[in-house]
Amino acid sequence: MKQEKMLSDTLENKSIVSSGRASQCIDDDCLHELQDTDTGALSRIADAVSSMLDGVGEDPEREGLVKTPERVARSMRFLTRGYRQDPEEVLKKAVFTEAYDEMVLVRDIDIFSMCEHHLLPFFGKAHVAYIPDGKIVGLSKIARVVEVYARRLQVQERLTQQIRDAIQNVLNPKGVAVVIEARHMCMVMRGVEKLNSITTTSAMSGEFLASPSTRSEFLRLIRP
Ligand SMILES: Nc1nc2c(ncn2[C@@H]2O[C@H](COP(=O)(O)OP(=O)(O)OP(=O)(O)O)[C@@H](O)[C@H]2O)c(=O)[nH]1
Ligand SMILES: [Zn+2]
Repeated sequence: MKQEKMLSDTLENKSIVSSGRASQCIDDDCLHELQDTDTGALSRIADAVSSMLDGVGEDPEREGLVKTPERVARSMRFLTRGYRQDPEEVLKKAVFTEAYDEMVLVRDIDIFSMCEHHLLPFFGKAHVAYIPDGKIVGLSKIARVVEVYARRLQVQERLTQQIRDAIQNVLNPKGVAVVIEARHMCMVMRGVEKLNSITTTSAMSGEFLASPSTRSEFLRLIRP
């Protein structure tokens, strides 16, 4: 298959050293995308992109577009790399026993995701809080778990709940609260074309549901 041949040529030209699933590339700026060695998946996406270029009335063979299917394939696999990561495993890497039992809040976590309806980006901020019950988690792991779920095809509501559920399952804390504020490009650059609309979703558990004062404290802390 043509795209498959192009992909394997690229892998050779970029000095990829393959060792099992992971590979190393000498070019730092392309490291993330080129670490993906699933040439079958890459070539299926690339073939679809060629058809898409044809479908929009372009010539997939013209100079500027010749490598586009391969670039889009790598980009798309990068933007959906969360399917190949286990969020609960990510969290479990840094769980510590600690008596702290007040709210822990990581706010303003940047998110970039893609809506499953139009494959267009939505992006914004996530705010994640929990109240420990004997166990805390490394702070970066909260941002990482957000990242794992965001890097899939999503609806904002599910993304919000999945983050809550992963933290709840792994830490079993007294409560978890997640708020996401995002702009959906499918509502901005097409469709209803509302440039300034922002969607807010929330998912809570435990004390954040049971105690209005805990919920208010959280909402006050995430106010801009
Ligand atoms: N609930 C929810 N809807 C979303 C999200 N992302 C995109 N959508 C919506 O998904 C819906 C799909 O509606 P359809 O009528 O099937 O698609 P469409 O004809 O492209 O709709 P328009 O965007 O209104 O032009 C649209 O209303 C989008 O705004 C999301 O994260 N959550
Ligand atoms: Zn959409």
